[in-house]
Amino acid sequence: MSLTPPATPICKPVQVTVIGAGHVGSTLAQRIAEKNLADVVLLDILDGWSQGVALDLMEARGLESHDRRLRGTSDYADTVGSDIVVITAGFPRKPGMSRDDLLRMNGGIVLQAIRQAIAYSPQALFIVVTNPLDVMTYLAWKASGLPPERVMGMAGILDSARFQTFISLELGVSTSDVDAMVLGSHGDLMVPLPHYCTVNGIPITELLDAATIDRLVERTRTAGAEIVELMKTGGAYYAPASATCLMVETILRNRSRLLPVAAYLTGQYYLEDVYIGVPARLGCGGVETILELPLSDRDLKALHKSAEAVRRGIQEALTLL
Ligand SMILES: NC(=O)C1=CN([C@@H]2O[C@H](COP(=O)(O)OP(=O)(O)OC[C@H]3O[C@@H](n4cnc5c(N)ncnc54)[C@H](O)[C@@H]3O)[C@@H](O)[C@H]2O)C=CC1
Ligand SMILES: O=C([O-])CC(=O)C(=O)O
Repeated sequence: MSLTPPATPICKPVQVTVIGAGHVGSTLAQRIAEKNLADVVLLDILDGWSQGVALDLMEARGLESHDRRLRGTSDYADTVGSDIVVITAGFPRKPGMSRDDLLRMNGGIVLQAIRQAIAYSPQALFIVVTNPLDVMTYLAWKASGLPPERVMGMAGILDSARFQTFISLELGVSTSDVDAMVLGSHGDLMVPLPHYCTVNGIPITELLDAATIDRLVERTRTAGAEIVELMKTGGAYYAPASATCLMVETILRNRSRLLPVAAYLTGQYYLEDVYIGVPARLGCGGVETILELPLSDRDLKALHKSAEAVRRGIQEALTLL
């Protein structure tokens, strides 16, 4: 009796391509496979590296109880037919740098990645992770020619998860009792919204004094830099990979979750032709709806200030097209 794998797969498994097999990309590949969400193609320009990472993750399949296939490559032809493409390729910042300092070096990488990936996966949804996030997402969308609901950026889920963590630590309550919301750009001008943060339905403004909330807001704004300063040669990747994986899972399972994502605005919050973090319903069609929360004048002004900074970055990034 012989049992060998079929030469061509009998059905097409769900496939996610992760471009950039560095810290964020390889951790994301691990999360996707171990949550049994999809097969993964890991692509990196470093020949051999992504193949090694994929093989290492495959060898843990039995131990982690999944049968997902992971493949490493440096050839875009191997990504053909992907359902979702995640772009994590690019340089992370070093201590003392802002995310915007990465614009020129990462812009070219993101352009190359989206152009090549789309040629092999024209039906895919695209999630951008590379920094500076909002500007890179706009650039990827512009180069793609796709409807904006199919190109989105990951940042708000991460920023909100950080705020959630800091609130739960401050109050000594379970993180799962805390809901937190952060909008705006993924930078120093992000807009944490304490009025929309609750502990089992109780607004945090009832539980913490203003000075404490201000301190947690400030820590959230600088949370990425806090880790960069500690790690010295790169940035956070475990929580970023978890946040990106949540977007992948929400799309693949068509869960229609309301999550903060970098989405293209067409007049919402009095902003247009810009990508920025807003609450959006995510499903198998990508960004299905953008929710317009009532914001105080102060928060709306902060969101506009955040968008102005993204727009300046977009002007510079468009020169790379
Ligand atoms: N949006 C967010 O919330 C977050 C964004 N980031 C950003 O994600 C990016 C990746 O971060 P890490 O994984 O920590 O960096 P890393 O340096 O560990 O990995 C980057 C990988 O990209 C690869 N790469 C470079 N050029 C490429 C190209 N043209 N094609 C394919 N692969 C290429 C490199 O070989 C490397 O393996 C950075 O820009 C970082 O700032 C990181 C964390 C959170
Ligand atoms: O801070 C960085 O450079 C990486 C990042 O975006 C984050 O961790 O929020």
